[in-house]
Formats: sequence, structure tokens, C-alpha cells
Amino acid sequence: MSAFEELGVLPEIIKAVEDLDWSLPTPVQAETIPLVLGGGDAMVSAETGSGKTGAFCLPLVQVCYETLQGKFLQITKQPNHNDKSTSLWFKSDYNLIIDREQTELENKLPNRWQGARASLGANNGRWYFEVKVLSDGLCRVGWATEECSLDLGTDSEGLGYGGTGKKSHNREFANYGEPYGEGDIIGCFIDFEESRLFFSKNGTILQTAFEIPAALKNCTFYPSVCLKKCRVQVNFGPVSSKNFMDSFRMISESPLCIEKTYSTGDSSKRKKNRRGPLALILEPSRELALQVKEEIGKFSKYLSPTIRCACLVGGEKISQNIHALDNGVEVVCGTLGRIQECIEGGHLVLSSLRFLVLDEADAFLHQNQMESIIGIYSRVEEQNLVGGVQVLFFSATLHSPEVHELSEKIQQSPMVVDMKGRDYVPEEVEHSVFFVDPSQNTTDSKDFSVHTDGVHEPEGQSTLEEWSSQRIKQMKTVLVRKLIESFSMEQALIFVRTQLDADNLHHYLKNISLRNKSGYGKDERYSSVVLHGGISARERKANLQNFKSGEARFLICTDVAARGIDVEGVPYLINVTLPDNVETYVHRVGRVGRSERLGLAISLVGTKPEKVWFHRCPSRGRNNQCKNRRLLSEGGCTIWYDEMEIFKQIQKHLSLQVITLDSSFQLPVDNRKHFGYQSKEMEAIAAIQKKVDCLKPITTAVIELEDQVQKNFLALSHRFSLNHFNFCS
Ligand SMILES: Nc1ncnc2c1ncn2[C@@H]1O[C@H](COP(=O)(O)OP(=O)(O)OP(=O)(O)O)[C@@H](O)[C@H]1O
Repeated sequence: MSAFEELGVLPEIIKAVEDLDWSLPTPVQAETIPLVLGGGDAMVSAETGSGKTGAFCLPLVQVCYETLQGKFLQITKQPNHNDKSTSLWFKSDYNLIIDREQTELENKLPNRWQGARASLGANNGRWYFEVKVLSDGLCRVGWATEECSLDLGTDSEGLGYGGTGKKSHNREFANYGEPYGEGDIIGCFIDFEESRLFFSKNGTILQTAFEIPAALKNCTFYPSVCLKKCRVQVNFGPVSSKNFMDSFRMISESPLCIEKTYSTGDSSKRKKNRRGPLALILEPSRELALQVKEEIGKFSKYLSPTIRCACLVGGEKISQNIHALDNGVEVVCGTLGRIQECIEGGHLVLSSLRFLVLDEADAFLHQNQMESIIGIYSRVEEQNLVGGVQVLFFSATLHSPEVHELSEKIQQSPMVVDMKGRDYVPEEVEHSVFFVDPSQNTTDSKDFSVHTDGVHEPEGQSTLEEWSSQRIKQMKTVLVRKLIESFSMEQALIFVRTQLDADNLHHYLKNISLRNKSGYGKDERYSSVVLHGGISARERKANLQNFKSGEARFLICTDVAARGIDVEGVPYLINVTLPDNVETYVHRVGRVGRSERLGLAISLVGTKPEKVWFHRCPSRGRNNQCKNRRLLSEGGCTIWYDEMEIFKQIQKHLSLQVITLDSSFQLPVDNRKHFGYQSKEMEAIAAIQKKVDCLKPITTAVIELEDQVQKNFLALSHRFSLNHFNFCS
């Protein structure tokens, strides 16, 4: 039995996994796959390169596949009020418990409102339903349109009356009637003839609460209930209450009910269905989204019907995205902006969603996108018809308080899979540092004509600090070249701070290539491409592909590429500038030392602070438009960047053993053998071979001895049998 089979993975998917040469699940996959298949929210943190993408893509593909086969259909039946067995509730929040009779509703959560909207509605005449409060807690009842949020009264589509004695509409809460609570019966009246809504408490009719707003005049209204740590009983009819007014009819008699669109699970009908995807994967960058789409494709290779995945990212034509969504897909992965656009435009329907995955969850928080994520989650909750969505967080760095805050807001008691405790860098990566001291010309180079970022005052005006900073930048550029040569680097990732730095370094290497060109063309040893937010999506894709295929040897990137990008077998990484936080360092160095490969991260750290761009201006530094060299504190766009301090923090936080390189770039002998394309397995084999070589003289001596013993024994026994023969005869 395959180890993946033991985790519950389907044979068709295992076959695809075997094609990738994955014989065993990685530890994070072994922990996570059964958990995701079993349902429930999860927060998974494991080191970079440990196979997290497979840990969520595999079970997700499987559940999508099984859903298509009709194994997981949980959509409530279409309401038909002549058929008493069908649902009285069109829509409800995940944590709202509705009993078998569908009359008792309970939300046990003390800190979140959970609501439900009935499937029966009305748009003319006079209608009534009532709610009895069965426990302490908060409750809001009333009428809502089909578009209304389940959190009644918080938008323009619903009109409610709450237990605190307030009426609510469009987030406006005004005094109304009186407070109510456990044991009280609240009557909810809607009168289309007089265009008004009102309520009663224990039979006492309260004054008009609302005129039906002009914008909602022709809408159908449905009973709506919203609870916080509260239990209620709802009566839609038949009449059992004295609170009822004769001129009104119980809502159960209404001929109107919401029509829904359903997934049948029958793939032949899929095109006609307007059901949305089953899984939504949010990625912090376009490259990651494209990578995940590829993975989904690989795992679905042997599935029929296959799993269709749409990648929604900025920079590509939205019409293509809409076309893909209209044709129907099972999985959507993409970046926040484009996904929001498609939701708002009504193209991305979330009613069938079973999974919401936040890959690199903490990256969204670094980008201040907590509100956007919560916004998407609320839309999922509003639209969801399949009884709740599994929310999954993945990253190598999930330990910040912000991540936990987000988890509290959008996850329900998540299972935590924490493979490494604190933020952690893989054992396969060796860390080294070269201190760049501007007072020492360690680059041994006269080539200080290199282009820097233009932060410094023109010559003659600069202070000693500015001079040091400029010198460090020039030295670092030359040092990159020296590192490439000294380590005979075949491929490396080179991280810089800004897009401008990336472009400058790219031009520097390109010039070397051209200068060294021989009769055969330019010197390809320095071929590089850039990856940053300033180039088009198409260019980024092409550059990454060139690097992956080995056509370009060096990928010069900003932190856009620090997360998740999976390029197999890259042994070297150079940090031209350290990132300003530990998490980003973890993600950067995670680009090497992947899939059991060994990697070396080399950081160039200036011993004096560097003055760098920090654009707060509207241009954000695009196309070098901003030339404001003043410091941020003086209304400018620059800061002093103290790498020595950052280096100390990273080293301390991650408890790193760092090799300090001198100007010969010699690694200690013990560490030398590690790098290049050698895998960990090959290392182990080499170690065994070494032991075998050590033992060889001893084993040879033992074999010879054994041989001698055998011969002696045979000679002895021969002599013995001759004697024995002589004796007998
Ligand atoms: N079970 C497995 N066996 C062999 N290789 C695997 C296995 N799972 C994943 N891999 C390979 O390991 C590499 C890293 O995987 P992946 O990109 O999923 O890591 P990750 O944990 O998401 O890293 P990051 O945090 O950097 O995004 C990929 O090349 C992938 O193909």
C-alpha cells in the first residue's frame, strides 16, 4: 500500500503523484492531508520547501473530484412549501444550529452574530411571523430582501428589531419599543398595503418601526433572524398565537419562495449550472497563483471529469477570467484584487464553496490586507449554500499575533499543525555573511563606476555617512560578481531591496556579459533576469520561466519572489540587502535548500547604515519619478537602513549559526562539500562510502584470515580422515 493511500488519497491521484516521483508524503503532508480530508479548519505552519502546496492541493483536488461525482452534495433541497419535508430556511450562517423541525435556532458563539433567512417570502398583502426567545443572549428579528446580509440590520436590505430595544437598518440603531429577552414572544408584521413594518411584544402592538424604503418597494421580503449566544423558536404558521392580528396572514401561507440554482454533481450539466467553484485559493503574488494552478493540473492528470482551475490575477485580461468562470471551474486561485473584482462583478459565485485557502497567510497581513480578507470571507458566508466552508491557513511563518487575530475572525476552532514551533529555516540551508566595510576596499576593484540608486547627494556635497553608504552600495554590486566567480555559481537567486536596485544590478551583469564577449557572442556566465512588481505579468512569467529552464543563470528579485516560488535545485542565494523583517528572511532563504537539496545563503551586510529609498509619495518610486532625497522624517522619501542591527535580530530570532566569510570567500573545510547540486541523499551515500573505505583494510584482513582458517580446517580434517581410515583397516 502506498504511503499516500494510507492518508486516504485516491488511487487516481496517487498515480499522478507517482509520476512526480513523490514516493513518500513529506511530514507536513502526512499530518495535513487526513486533516483536510476529514473536514474542519486548519492552520498549518511548516518550514519553506517542505511540501505545503501538496498538503493543501492534494486533498482539495480530491474533495472537488468526489463532489463532482456526487459524493459530497449537501445542498439543501429546493424549498417547496407544499412539501413539508423541504427547508424552511433558504440560507443560514455556518454556526447557526437549526433543529430537525426547523423551528428552533441556536447560536452558541458569544462573540459573533449568526443569522438565517427563511425561504418563504412576500411582496404584497399583510404578513406575520413570530419568534419566542428561549434563552438569555442577543437576538434581532425582522424582514429582509434576498440580497440582505444574514447580519440583519447592518445593511440597507434588512429591517430588524433587537433585544436591546433598538430597531436597526443600514447599521443605524435607534430606540424602538422596549428591550426583550428570555420568554418573550416578538411578533413581526409587514404591511405592503400601508408600506410599513412593525412589531409586537407579548401581544402588545408597538408603533410603526419603518416605512418600507423606496429603494425596496418592489422587493420580496423574507423573515430573518440573527442571534448571538441565544436560542429562539420561530413560528411561521399555522396560527398558534394570540399575538396575531386577523388582518394579517401567517407567512407559511405565502405562495412565494426563493428559487435556487443547484449543483447536480452531473458533469454533463455543469456548463448550464451557474454554480461557482468549490475551492478558492488566495495567493499573495501572481507567480504563486500560477504555480498553484500548475500543481492542481498535475494532481488532476488522471481524473475524469477533470478538475478545472482558473487563475485570476491582475495584469491579465479580466474578460478571459470571466469567460473561464462562466464556463465553470472547480478551483479558483488568484490574487486578492482580481478576485475581489470578480466577486463584486458577480462573476465569481461563492455559493458552492467548500474551501477557502490562504496560502502564505501572513503575507496578506504584511500587505495590510486583513480587511480585504475578512471582506471576502463575509461574501463567502453570505452566499454559501453548502453548509459552511473550510478555512485553511498555510505558511512557514504563522506565529504573529495578527495571524491569530485573523484566524479568530474567519476560522472556527482550527486544528493547528505546527511542524517547527517558531519561525524556522530549513536545515539544508547554510548561512553565511560577508561584512561590507566601506573603509576597506575588500572588493579589490577599481570598478566604482557602477550605477547605484541615486539616493546620495552629488559629489562634493556628501557627508561621511553618505559617502560610506554610497561606497557600500558600489562594493556590494562588485561583490555579487566576485561571489559568482569565486563559487563558480551556475545559478543563484539574488535578492535586492527595490525594483531600481534589481534593474541596476541586472544592467551591471549584462554589461559584464557584453564586455567579456568572445567571438561566440556574449559571456553567458552572467546572464540574468529580473522579477519585480514593476514589470508586466507576461514579462515576469517569461523571466521566471527562463530562470527555471536554466537559460538565465541569475534571478534578481525583490521580495515579490521571496514567498513560495519553487525553483528546483537552486544552490545559492545572495542577499544584496537584508530584508527588514525576520519572516521575509525565512521565506527568502527557503528558496534554496528545497526538496532535500542543500543550499548556501550569502548575505552582504553593510557595517555602516545605508541610505535607501522609502517612497511614501504618490509615485511610489515608479519609473524613477521621485527624486526627493530628504529623509522621511523631513517629508522626503529616504531612510537610513541599519543592516548590522537587522542582521543581529535575524541571527538572534532564528538562532542561526552563521559562517563569516573573509575576502577570499573560503568556506571552512567542513562546509565546503555541501553546495552545488548535491542532494542530501547523495551526501548520505558519500558518508557511507567513506566508512566503507575506512573499514576496507580490516575487512580484507578478516576475509584473508577466514580463508586461512578454512584451509587449515580442511587440511586438518583430511589428515584426520586418513588416520581414521588407517586405524579401521
Ligand atoms: N512528497 C513529496 N516528495 C517529493 N518531493 C516533494 C513532495 N512534496 C513536495 N515535493 C517537492 O518539494 C518542493 C517544495 O514543495 P512546496 O513548493 O510545496 O514547498 P512549500 O512548503 O510550499 O514551500 P514554501 O513555503 O517555500 O512555499 C517542490 O518542488 C515539490 O515538488
